[in-house]
Amino acid sequence: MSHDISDRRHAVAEEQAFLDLALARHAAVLAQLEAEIAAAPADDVGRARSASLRRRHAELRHAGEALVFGRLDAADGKVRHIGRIGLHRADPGLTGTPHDASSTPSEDNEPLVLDWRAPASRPFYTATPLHPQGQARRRHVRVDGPTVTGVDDEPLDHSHDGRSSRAAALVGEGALLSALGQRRTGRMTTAIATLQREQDDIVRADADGPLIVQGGPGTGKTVVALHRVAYLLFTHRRMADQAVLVLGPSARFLDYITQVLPALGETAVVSTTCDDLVPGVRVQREESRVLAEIKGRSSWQAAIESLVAEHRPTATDLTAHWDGEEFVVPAAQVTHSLAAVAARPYHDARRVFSEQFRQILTDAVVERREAMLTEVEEGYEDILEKFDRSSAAPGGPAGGASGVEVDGALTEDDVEELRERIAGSAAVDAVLTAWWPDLDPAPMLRRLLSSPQALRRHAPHLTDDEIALIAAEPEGWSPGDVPLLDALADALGEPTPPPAPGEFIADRARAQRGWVYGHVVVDEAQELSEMQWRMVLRRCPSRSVTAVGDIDQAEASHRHTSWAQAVRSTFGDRWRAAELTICYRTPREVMDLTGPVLEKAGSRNSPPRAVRSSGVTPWEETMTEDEIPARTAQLVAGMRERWAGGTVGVVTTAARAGALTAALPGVPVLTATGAKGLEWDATLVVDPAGITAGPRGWNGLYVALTRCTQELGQVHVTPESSRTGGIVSE
Ligand SMILES: Nc1ncnc2c1ncn2[C@@H]1O[C@H](COP(=O)(O)OP(=O)(O)OP(=O)(O)O)[C@@H](O)[C@H]1O
Repeated sequence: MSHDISDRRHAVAEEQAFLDLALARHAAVLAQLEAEIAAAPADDVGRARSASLRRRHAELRHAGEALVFGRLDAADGKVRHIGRIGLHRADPGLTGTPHDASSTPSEDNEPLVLDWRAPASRPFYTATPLHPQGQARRRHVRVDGPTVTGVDDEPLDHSHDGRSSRAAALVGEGALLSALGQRRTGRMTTAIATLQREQDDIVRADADGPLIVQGGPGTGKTVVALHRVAYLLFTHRRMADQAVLVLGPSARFLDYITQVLPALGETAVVSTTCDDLVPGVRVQREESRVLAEIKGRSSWQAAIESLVAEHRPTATDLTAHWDGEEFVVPAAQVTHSLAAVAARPYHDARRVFSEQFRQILTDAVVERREAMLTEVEEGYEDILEKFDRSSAAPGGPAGGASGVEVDGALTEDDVEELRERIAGSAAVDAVLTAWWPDLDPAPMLRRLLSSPQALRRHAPHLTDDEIALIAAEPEGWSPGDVPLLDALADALGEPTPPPAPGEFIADRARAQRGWVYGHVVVDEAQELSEMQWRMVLRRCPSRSVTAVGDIDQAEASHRHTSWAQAVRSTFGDRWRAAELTICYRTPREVMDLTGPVLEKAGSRNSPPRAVRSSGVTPWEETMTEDEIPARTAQLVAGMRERWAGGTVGVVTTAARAGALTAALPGVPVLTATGAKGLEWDATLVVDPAGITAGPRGWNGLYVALTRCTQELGQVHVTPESSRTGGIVSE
């Protein structure tokens, strides 16, 4: 035992010495970057360089939190330290870069700290005693600021083959369980030190097509998705240049994950919800489930295309006036030009047609001018001829006009000037606009949705009842309208190229509806409607998409119960599946309750296997309606006391949320939908029967029950004044 303690002390001292070295190097690199930023010239090149240095500075500053968190001792004796960011021993390049990631460092250029995303770091996440990958030991280094507080060692050599199957399934069990047992702060933190094998496989998977990750509650889907973003941005320069889009289920969820990517040093990321994805469009009201389902169907794509097709102009003679003369471009020529732009979006086609039209007009004006000049010239030559003849007569003037050639052509400069005048002509523009107007998607969609006739014409998939429901909707956009607006804006195309403000790529991407991202991550992907999936695809035509979700937590109004159904209209069968099987959040005591709930939800899956137990037995209490406000306040107060320094949340029905929020000041009271993706140390579920009464209610209850990391309480509501149960255990 004492031998163990002295070994441990020695290990801590050893890691402290290394951390001191890494911190000193970190400070030196930061200072060097600061000097370079200060010295950067104020011209354009200097500003661009300084922006890139500032980004690296910010990335490095964030890395201070997890400068070193692990160590691998190879079987050949080589020692490598792993950290949030690569750090070289001496000057070249100062920090690890994506370029470094793909090349194995040479002996003499071995980095001081290896970036966790570099290929050489991989065994830290994947080596096992059965497959040690050339490693003899994995060490997790626990650090508090500049101080090493402990180490967890895992031998990976064959002498430890006989370890328990659970331990063999987990990587760095001690460090993992310690991280999972921490109080929750209301903000997700990074998990780079304790990513598990099945998670790491997904983080580093190829990004060249859609990857759909199924995982039960608490299996680390969000963790995996966010670490994957950091990994992809590090590994593929292209993604950093195009930015990555992260779509989450709610603003509250985005707030919850807000610090993970900056803590991983990433700035080329836009995080938003489907509702907020289209710049300039705000959701102003909710909609019924029925309407949400109707508007989510992929058949709207055809309806939108039909609507736009109806607005395209039909060929006709086009008449323009130039310098007081009338020019007619005949319908046959217009037909020809229209056919050439038929495949382009509406505004794009208009722009190209307009250029062609102006060219045709220029040619016509030139032709007529030249014809006129020729006429004038011929008349002039007649006169000259007559004049020549008369002057050739004895006594006529000396010399003659014969031999003077006027060829009736305009000079190139004349034609160019004419072309420019026609290009900038408001009168010509007016002719085009009257026939092919610019269209604004918002009023156009509003007109479609409020007109039963138009709906019947363009959306033949809708029944009369469905049309009546849509047409009776009030003003203001609802969530289901946003993908329709996006589809319409896309089919129309941008009338003029949008501006691109902002220093960072993410600012520019966020401001442009038509931005094409390098990769898109969708969290809680089971909730997306087919039309929302199309919004995703429009932003990533390369289909480099990672979607994480739990089909068993689906509450949305669509009727999908499998991923194949959910993404068929988007990806067909061209997507890869991956699975996460271990629940890190919810303790075993709670997960044991969820099997029957899942069954009632109609799922054939089993809940994921909980990795830990909290030692707290879930409890329930029954009370009358009148007792709810005061008694739940007492129960929540008890929970807050038990989990002091942590968080407590309440999940209930939409109908009860308002009154409970008033009764529980300072406590988040959410519906199951609102609680998606979130977690607290302790959760109180109020009125589980009420939650299950709604459509997909059992899925909702499954979400509600799985939000806690430690303690679960349930409050049942009874109409009688009889009350049973109580706190069973703490
Ligand atoms: N490898 C890990 N190391 C440390 N913590 C982890 C790890 N994996 C998951 N966790 C923690 O487990 C909890 C659940 O993770 P996460 O929210 O990513 O799960 P999820 O699958 O998205 O859950 P849900 O479906 O309920 O939204 C979080 O607190 C997360 O930090």
